[in-house]
Amino acid sequence: MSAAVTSPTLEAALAHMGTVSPTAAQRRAIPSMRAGNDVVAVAPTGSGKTPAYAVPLLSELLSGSRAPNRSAPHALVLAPTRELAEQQARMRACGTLAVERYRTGEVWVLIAIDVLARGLDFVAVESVVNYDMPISASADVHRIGRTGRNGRKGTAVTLFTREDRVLLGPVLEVAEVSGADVPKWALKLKGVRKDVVRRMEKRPPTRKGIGGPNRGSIGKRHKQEKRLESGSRTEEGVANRQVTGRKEIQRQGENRRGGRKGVQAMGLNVATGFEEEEYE
Ligand SMILES: Nc1ncnc2c1ncn2[C@@H]1O[C@H](COP(=O)(O)OP(=O)(O)OP(=O)(O)O)[C@@H](O)[C@H]1O
Repeated sequence: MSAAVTSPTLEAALAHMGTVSPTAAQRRAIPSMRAGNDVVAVAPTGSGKTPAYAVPLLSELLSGSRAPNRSAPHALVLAPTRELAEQQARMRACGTLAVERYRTGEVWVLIAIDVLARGLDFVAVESVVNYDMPISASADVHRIGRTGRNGRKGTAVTLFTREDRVLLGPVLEVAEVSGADVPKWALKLKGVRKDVVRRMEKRPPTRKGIGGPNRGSIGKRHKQEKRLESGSRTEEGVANRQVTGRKEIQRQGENRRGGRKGVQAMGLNVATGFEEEEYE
């Protein structure tokens, strides 16, 4: 990384972030940008594209070589979607209380909606649970891409009910494209009709609260929390205890750097706990 960084300030900042050697995306993008080329980096989520752009940009700015007019803008950074831009502003404005509690380890589960999830970058997230089905392959990639970041391993669990079967296609497609072992019967479900998706976007299936069967009395809930605290803190455990009656697709693996474009690569796809004939 240091070969591409001309400023000691930037080098110190990168070292502080734990950056030792560049990722594959950075190895290719940084020298090319430093040479003055326009670069479009296409690489899996979590593979370090942000510094691939930011490092050469900041190097250039810090070198002072392009500052004839100090009051003029020197760089323009566009957020990918209006929602993401808004949510980032909102997150900053709110002091990111929940996120901060998660970051510091005070809480160990963070519940996020699509728009929020996309901006989250915690390298150590071990698992992502799709409590509700993602509406598209791209939404799935953005969600499950919160784990397995920067070459680490991660697990993605997708919970679904019979009503969700029309939305299984995109999830299975992501799993298959990334080399996971998708059961044959499930491949038949791949096609998703656009009108059905649109209908489900407008009227998603009604769900019980995330507390599921434990919403009853406070006493019961308290007991369940105690059980979670004392028992295994595995994500499957949480999923099984809190959300009964849901089936799940579980995927494990690592985000292989330089893997298939834009897809979180997963080594294994295990469909557990559901009866195949129900979905045939
Ligand atoms: N060279 C590096 N060494 C160590 N960690 C790195 C390096 N580059 C990036 N990271 C870390 O890896 C994580 C993922 O990087 P980043 O957010 O840039 O990925 P991305 O490709 O932009 O992901 P997305 O497509 O999801 O936005 C971040 O926490 C980042 O700080």
